[in-house]
Amino acid sequence: MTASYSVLPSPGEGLGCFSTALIPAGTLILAETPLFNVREPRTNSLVISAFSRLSKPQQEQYLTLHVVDPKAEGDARVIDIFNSNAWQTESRTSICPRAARFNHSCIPNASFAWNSRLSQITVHAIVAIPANTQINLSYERPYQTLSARREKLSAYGFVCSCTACGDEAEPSDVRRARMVLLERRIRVGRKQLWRSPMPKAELELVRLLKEEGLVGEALGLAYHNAALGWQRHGRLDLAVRYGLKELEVCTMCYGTNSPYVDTTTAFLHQLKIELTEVEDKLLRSIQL
Ligand SMILES: C[S@@+](CC[C@H](N)C(=O)[O-])C[C@H]1O[C@@H](n2cnc3c(N)ncnc32)[C@H](O)[C@@H]1O
Repeated sequence: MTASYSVLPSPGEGLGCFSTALIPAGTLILAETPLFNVREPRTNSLVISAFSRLSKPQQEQYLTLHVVDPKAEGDARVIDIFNSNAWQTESRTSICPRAARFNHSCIPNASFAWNSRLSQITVHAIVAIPANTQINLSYERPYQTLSARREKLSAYGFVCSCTACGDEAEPSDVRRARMVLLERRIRVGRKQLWRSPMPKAELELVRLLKEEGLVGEALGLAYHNAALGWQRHGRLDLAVRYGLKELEVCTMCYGTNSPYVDTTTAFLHQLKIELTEVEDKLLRSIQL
């Protein structure tokens, strides 16, 4: 894999990752094995003891990472670096020194994932990223209003100035507040076992995510819920259509070798089998 980006200073953000050429959507930008990780729920002593087991050069590499409080020393510095650079990797939290150089945007152009098959983190482009453009990941869940995101991001010691937090803050916040509601409604609705009406909330969420420019993992999950909604409604043709869209987004975010893509492919396969069964039944009833 050739590196398609350089680590350069980014005004007001420390270092950041910038594309050196056009990166098409779905491109694997980085695959990295963690330097170390600790299980969750973690404690400071778990982090300190994992750090102490690293070799001297590895410790030196770790200590070059960004620190929120530059005055922090010794164990406090090790913890500060961990808290501002580590990524959640399923049941553990991992330090990946190269992935730790990506800055945040509430409308990211790349997606971070843990690939358990490779035991590596991956970063994929989720839109076409032009040359000389900063590659951003999202440190936070998308279904949060501006004030909620601001509070969470303050732990990293910065105030985000992406378009969702700046120029477009007002319409964005209206959309995100609605997304919070819809996501909750969908989660409750999924527990219903009976045949349900059209998946209106699921389709509205898909529309809002696209309007907001959130075309990664959250959109994949929204397509999944829309597929489930159409399945419960008895429209398997539409369920298959949304299942296909989910697979497209998942492949772009996680790569073809991800176990998540296997799960999505199996889900789509099941929907197609159900659709074929319904169509066969219909055909037989017409022929009788
Ligand atoms: C994981 S590090 C990212 C790389 C870091 N900029 C560096 O120089 O190594 C996280 C830190 O980067 C900075 N950062 C990340 N995203 C930012 C943003 N959108 N605006 C300002 N600072 C940001 C914050 O200081 C944050 O604590």
